[in-house]
Amino acid sequence: MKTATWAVSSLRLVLRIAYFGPQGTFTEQAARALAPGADLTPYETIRLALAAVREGGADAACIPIENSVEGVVPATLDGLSDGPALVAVAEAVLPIRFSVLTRPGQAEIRTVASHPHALAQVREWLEANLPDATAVASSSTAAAAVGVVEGTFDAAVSAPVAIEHYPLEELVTGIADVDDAQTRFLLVRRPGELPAPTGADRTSIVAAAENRTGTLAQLLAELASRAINLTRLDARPVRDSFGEYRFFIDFEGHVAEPRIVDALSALRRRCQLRFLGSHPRADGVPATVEPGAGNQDFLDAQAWVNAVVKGEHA
Ligand SMILES: O=C(O)C(=O)C[C@]1(C(=O)O)C=C[C@@H](O)C=C1
Repeated sequence: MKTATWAVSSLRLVLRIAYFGPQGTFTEQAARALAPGADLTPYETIRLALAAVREGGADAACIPIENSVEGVVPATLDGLSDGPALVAVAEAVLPIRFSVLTRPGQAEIRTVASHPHALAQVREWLEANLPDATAVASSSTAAAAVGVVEGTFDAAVSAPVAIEHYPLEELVTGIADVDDAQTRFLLVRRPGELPAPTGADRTSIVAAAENRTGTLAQLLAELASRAINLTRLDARPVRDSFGEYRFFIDFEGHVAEPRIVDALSALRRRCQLRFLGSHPRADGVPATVEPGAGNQDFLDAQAWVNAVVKGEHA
């Protein structure tokens, strides 16, 4: 897992990280892994954690972006595409398994609460083991635990670490409908110096294209024709015009690489873009580069064109 190397250039000795809380969320664990020793402050929603960074109350925010079972976290996509720009500078991927927490001595479980992404990852377990309990959505897995402490719910599907923060009992731990489930988290901050390219990076953009036949295919073709491998593609409604979408595109590579510069310039000519960052991948998987589509190929091609322009070549 890569820690936040950009942080060393900060003048402040201790980084202030806002995270999607309260205490005991998976996101808190990701924040600790990404910024060891940082000063962590929980926020009840992803939107509030991002606002803390935008308003200068925090240096960075740690938020969940996607889960291998349930997909993207819509609040994160909307929070990054609306409002002043923020860029991701680091990511962490955590394995996800849950505990079911209850009040000590709780006999009957009629309600079981959690974040919708967590409920979706234990649906089969709940059907098999707590078939009479009603599943209730809470703002996070740890907020569900708080709700159990307060008597609002009878049980919470939480991160196993939540037991360290709340006076609850573990009914079961290590549950997950899908083995090897994982969630990816981002550390985002206000735009500034980018993390250096490593050869195993991810670049993220939001593309707002005109609603015309073939627009999305044309955008993707700009990446495909440069042999740039996509790692995620999601659409979210623009919200004020029914049937119109923004596309969230993640791909291999770093904006400081010539092949990515070439692709982004081509995309920028076709649509409105928001840059969401280039940062090292948590899994360290190097970018796939096809023959003829490497950075040196782009530099050589540019040098040849420049020479032609100067009359040095024909
Ligand atoms: O509620 C939490 O503990 C979170 O950190 C959020 C979140 C998510 O948004 O997917 C993170 C990991 C798990 O997949 C379930 C919930």
